[in-house]
Amino acid sequence: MIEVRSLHKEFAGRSVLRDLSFEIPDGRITALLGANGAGKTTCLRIVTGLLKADAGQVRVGGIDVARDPLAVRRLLGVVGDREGLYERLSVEEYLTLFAQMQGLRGSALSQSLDAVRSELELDDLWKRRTVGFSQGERMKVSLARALVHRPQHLILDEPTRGLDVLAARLLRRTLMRLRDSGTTIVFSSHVMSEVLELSDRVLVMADGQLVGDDEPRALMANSGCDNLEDTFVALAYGQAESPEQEALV
Ligand SMILES: Nc1ncnc2c1ncn2[C@@H]1O[C@H](COP(=O)(O)OP(=O)(O)OP(=O)(O)O)[C@@H](O)[C@H]1O
Repeated sequence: MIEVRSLHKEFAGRSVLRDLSFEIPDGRITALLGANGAGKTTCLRIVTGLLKADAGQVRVGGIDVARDPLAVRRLLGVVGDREGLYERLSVEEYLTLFAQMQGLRGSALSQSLDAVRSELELDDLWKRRTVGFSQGERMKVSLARALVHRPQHLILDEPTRGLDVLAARLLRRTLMRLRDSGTTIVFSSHVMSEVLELSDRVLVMADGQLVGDDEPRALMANSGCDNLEDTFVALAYGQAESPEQEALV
């Protein structure tokens, strides 16, 4: 489980996260939605320990991220907003390096590498250096890096950006298989069809705050909309616009 409690974050005196709290339950896929600039990436960076919150607490598998970021890193697989590849290394060398950093050695190491190679269909890329890789190829390798140590929790920031139809389908199937085997998954997205297909729960952020948290169909029913896009627009933009509208009255 991932627990986020009362997070606050400012950049240059501007509040980007404001008293943000939610839980990501185990063995479920949770989607994190919000307009551009709502604070999704900032929130995910704090959860992964890449950024410090000004106030509040994050626990991953019961461990406080601020107190023991390295222990939390072992429980997490992360696909960030940048792929973070090392272009001089081949896919095999790159994944071996990250698997070793997670403590894998010997037969456990080779089994893990074989598993991600076949799961993510990396045979054709395996011996190639990642320099010049297409967006979809980069994303696949980034996902393989996140999965190579079989983490309990997987965090993905817009994972299907730039993927073609088959690559996006492979990613969705991989996430569903991982969820079915008990992995806790949270991903951010702007693609409502994929959110509806994948997610058991949806969190909606607006202006650094949580404005929706429910199963997708319950969110739609509660907002009186018959599709997720209208529901999202009502929650994310309705909430963000109201203070300005009030000010105009
Ligand atoms: N390092 C930083 N310095 C200053 N401002 C930042 C920094 N990182 C993020 N911000 C600002 O914080 C706000 C939230 O950004 P964030 O990237 O978390 O949004 P997001 O919901 O992920 O947006 P998108 O959907 O566009 O990726 C934005 O206004 C952004 O400009």
